[in-house]
Amino acid sequence: MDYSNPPPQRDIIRAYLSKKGHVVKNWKLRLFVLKPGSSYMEYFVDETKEDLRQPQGRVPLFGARVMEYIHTGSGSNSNTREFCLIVETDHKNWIISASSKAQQVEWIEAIKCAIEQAVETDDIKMQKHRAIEKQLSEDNKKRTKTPVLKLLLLGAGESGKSTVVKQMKILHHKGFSKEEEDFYRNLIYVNLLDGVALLIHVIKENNIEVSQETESAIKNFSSWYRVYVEKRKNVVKNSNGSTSIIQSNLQNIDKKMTHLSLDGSTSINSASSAGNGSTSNSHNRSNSDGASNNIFNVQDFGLPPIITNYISVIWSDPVVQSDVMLQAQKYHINESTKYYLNELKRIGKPSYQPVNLDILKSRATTNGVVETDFNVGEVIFRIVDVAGQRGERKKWINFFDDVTAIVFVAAINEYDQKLVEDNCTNRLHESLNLFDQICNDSTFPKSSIILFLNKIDLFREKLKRTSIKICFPDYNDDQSYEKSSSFIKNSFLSKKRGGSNPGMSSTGFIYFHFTCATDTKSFETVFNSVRDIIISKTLEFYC
Ligand SMILES: Nc1nc2c(ncn2[C@@H]2O[C@H](COP(=O)(O)OP(=O)(O)OP(=O)(O)O)[C@@H](O)[C@H]2O)c(=O)[nH]1
Ligand SMILES: [Mg+2]
Repeated sequence: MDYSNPPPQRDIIRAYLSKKGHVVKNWKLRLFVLKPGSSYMEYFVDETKEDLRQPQGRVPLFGARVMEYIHTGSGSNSNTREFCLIVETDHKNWIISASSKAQQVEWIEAIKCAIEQAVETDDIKMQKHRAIEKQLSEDNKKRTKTPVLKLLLLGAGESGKSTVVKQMKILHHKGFSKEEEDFYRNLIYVNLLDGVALLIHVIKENNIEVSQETESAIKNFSSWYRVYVEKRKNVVKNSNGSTSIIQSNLQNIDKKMTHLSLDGSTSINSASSAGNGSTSNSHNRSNSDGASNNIFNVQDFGLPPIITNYISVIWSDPVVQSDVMLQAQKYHINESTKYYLNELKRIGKPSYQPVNLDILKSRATTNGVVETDFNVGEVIFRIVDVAGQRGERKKWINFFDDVTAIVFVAAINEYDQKLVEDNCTNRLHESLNLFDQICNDSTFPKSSIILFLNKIDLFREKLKRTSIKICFPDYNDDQSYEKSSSFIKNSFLSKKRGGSNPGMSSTGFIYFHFTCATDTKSFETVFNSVRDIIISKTLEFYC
């Protein structure tokens, strides 16, 4: 029977039908009444109650579904019922049994018709509202059994906040699901390919001389990359959910590369760019058959071996690893590019699955706010991860309620880098100013602050060539890690005004740790100490 096109309902229909109880699962005969234009189907104990307008119940029809239902019975109530239908709403189902096939069909058709015309009445809204409230109160009851400690991760963009959340997943959430791994594999390809494109941009813009072999690999990679980026944009436009994180990074890449002439002749953003750049272009759009299209579909088919080969040639050039890489910092290259390039052999394999470290190194700007609960022993740590870039900070205020502690993440290796947002402010100065605001501004929560002086691995590396004097002209000590890191730590702690001791605020304390958020072992030690401090402070407060 085809119920897809029910005839329009004209008359009121009424009949005694059996309804299965919601609490006691027995069958009761009820007088069902369906009026044209009504958003409800009502049922009464009998005609007298109908006359008195005292329905036993109402079935809301807005957004409901109706279909035939096979009732086989179960347990003590094993009676099979014939000619059943079911009306499903978001909150409740009604199982009804007719007395014949014809009656079953008639009611299904009539209810379908009424559903199509039903509107969302205030009653229905109220019903939904009550259901949501009930759910919330049940959730709350569950939550109150386990204390929740809310940690708010704050800090400038790219300081490492989301990496902290990834570490929590590894340590307290059984790691990453298959779905997450697939998402990160694609993100890693994006990070790697955009990193190579940026290196090429640096070479071209600064007229850096590279070997003949590198030059040729650059040409071939560039002509492929142009088409790949265009196709990637389309894929991202058509998708949603987690892929949108990649989209936002892609927009950043676009901004950086608006004037990028990968092979010195064509912009990657120009609509006509694909396929007309270099004479050696063997990957242009005219190759539109399925097999050659796969070469651009990195998400599904992985890195094409020929492209891996070009990248490998480019990366093997000593000038690229030294001069180009150093210059690339000015262009805001993702710090993990070097790591991915060194792992190219593994990442380039068709069977590539990311390991935890690959995922920790991946980079995607956080959009909005992400809240995640982690069960840690007897308590739940609710970690709130926010987007750190300037334009996003006004949203932070929405998450200040019930904050147990603020974890402020500062990337201390950024002392010689400029902000992505304006390409002029020193990143470490920006971080210090933000920290100052958080410690002293009354609009921020009055809770303890845990300061993560992060990216110490990159900090150590950078100190070998650049002193922190570039950021702090008053600094007159040597370039040792101990002295330099201690100076930066004190610069942060001294930002707190009004407390007699630096590091101690009038309302809470500032605890600090030097961290490398991509190192799981060291992060575990740091987090355990943070956990102990937070729990003991919280107990102190309640006891
Ligand atoms: N080498 C190294 N890389 C790190 C460290 N911490 C974070 N990173 C990398 O830095 C990049 C940025 O880290 P994220 O965690 O995305 O930064 P974020 O603070 O969440 O940035 P926004 O979401 O833009 O505010 C990623 O590629 C991380 O892998 C660290 O201690 N050492
Ligand atoms: Mg983030």
